[in-house]
Amino acid sequence: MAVIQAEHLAREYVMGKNVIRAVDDISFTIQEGTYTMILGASGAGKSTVLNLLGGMDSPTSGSLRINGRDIARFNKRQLAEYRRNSIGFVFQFYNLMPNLTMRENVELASQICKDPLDAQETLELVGLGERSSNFPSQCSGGEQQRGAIARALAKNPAILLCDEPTGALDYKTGKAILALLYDLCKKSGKTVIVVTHNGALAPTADVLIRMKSGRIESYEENPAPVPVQELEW
Ligand SMILES: Nc1ncnc2c1ncn2[C@@H]1O[C@H](COP(=O)(O)OP(=O)(O)OP(=O)(O)O)[C@@H](O)[C@H]1O
Repeated sequence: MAVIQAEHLAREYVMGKNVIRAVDDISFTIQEGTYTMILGASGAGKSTVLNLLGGMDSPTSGSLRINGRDIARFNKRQLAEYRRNSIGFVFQFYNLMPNLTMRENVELASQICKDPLDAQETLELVGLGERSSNFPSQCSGGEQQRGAIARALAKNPAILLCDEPTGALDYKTGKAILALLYDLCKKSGKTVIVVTHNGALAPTADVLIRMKSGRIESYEENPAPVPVQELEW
C-alpha cells in the first residue's frame, strides 16, 4: 500500500525579488514499510521535502497524500494533529531535553499522542534499557541518538523521518544507528525515510531518491539492499 503519494509537489520561497524553488514539481510514491533514502548535495531540497512530509511546512502547490489524505490541504489544527500522531522525527543533534532522563524524554513525546508505545519497552527495543534513568549528558552521542529514536518511535507513528541522523556521530556509531533504523523499519513495518548527503549509503536503501536543485534526479528501487554494516567508505 502506498503510504506517501506526492504529485507535482512544489515549495517556493520568495526572497525579495527572487523566487527560490526549493522543491520544484516533484512526484513520487513510497510504499508502506520501505526504507527510503533521500540523497543530494547541500541545497538540493532534501530538508524541505522532509519538512513537507512532516507537516512542518506546507507546499506552494501540488498534493501530498499520506495514507490517502492530502495534507497539503490541511489547516493548522489538522497539521498539528498529523505531526503529533502520524510522524516521528529524528534530527542530527538529537534535541533531547537535558533536564529529563532518557525515559522521561520518551514519555514526554508519548504522552501527547493517541496510541503510544510503552516508554521503557521502546528504550529496550533500541538497546537503551539500561540507560533509561540517565540524563542525556551522561550518555554518549550514539546513546543519545538511540534515545531520540526511541522518543520518535514511542509515538507509534506511521512514518519515521530522519534528517542526517548520523551527522554528529563517528563512523562506527553512525553505522550502528543506521543499522538500527533499518532493523526497526523491517521489524515494525514502519516507513522510514532517511535524508543524507552521504552517497556511500546509496546501496543500503530499499528506495533511493536522488535530488538535485529541487528536482528528483532519479528514483531507484533496490530489491536487495546491502546491510550498512557490510559497507566501508
Ligand atoms: N525558509 C527558507 N527561506 C528561503 N529559502 C529557503 C528556506 N528553506 C530552504 N531554502 C532554500 O531552498 C533550497 C533547498 O534547501 P534545503 O534546506 O531543503 O536543502 P538541503 O538539500 O536539505 O540542504 P542541506 O543538506 O544543506 O541541509 C536552498 O537553496 C535553501 O537556501
